[in-house]
Amino acid sequence: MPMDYNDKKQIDKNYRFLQSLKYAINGGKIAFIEERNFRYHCVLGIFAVIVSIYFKISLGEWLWITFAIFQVLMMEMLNTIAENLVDMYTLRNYHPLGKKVKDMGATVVLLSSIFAMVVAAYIFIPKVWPIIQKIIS
Ligand SMILES: Nc1ncnc2c1ncn2[C@@H]1O[C@H](COP(=O)(O)OP(=O)(O)OP(=O)(O)O)[C@@H](O)[C@H]1O
Repeated sequence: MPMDYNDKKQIDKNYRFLQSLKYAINGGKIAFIEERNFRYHCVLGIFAVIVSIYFKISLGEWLWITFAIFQVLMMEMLNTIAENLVDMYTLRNYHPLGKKVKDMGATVVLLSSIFAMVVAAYIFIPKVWPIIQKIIS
């Protein structure tokens, strides 16, 4: 299992903020290294930020785009957590509930991606459409 087991094997509470932050960053690193979809969504998020800067979107539009990007990453992370819990519990053997959990986790990511695409369409189609019209006329 590709995972960092070099860390000291702590199972008690984190009492310092910096310690909690270190583990939170580590979780993100693991998701980025091990989960292809998480990496895709990071790249798409960066692309959305670049396009937003290019079109000089308004503050309100920035709030929607930021929300759309972060909710996709959070749902992707929750899906990964559910997948890992199923694998840990089933030891990668078939279980009907494991199938339910994994398939529903995938649905959560799909719904959050659709939401992000709708937000992007609302914001960018009116900005891109005049450019396309200019090109074809
Ligand atoms: N332990 C299990 N028991 C039953 N069905 C499983 C189990 N593990 C996986 N499956 C089924 O196989 C599908 C693919 O499993 P997998 O763990 O590769 O999920 P995935 O969503 O493709 O993962 P990733 O997001 O990492 O690509 C699941 O959606 C589920 O239908």
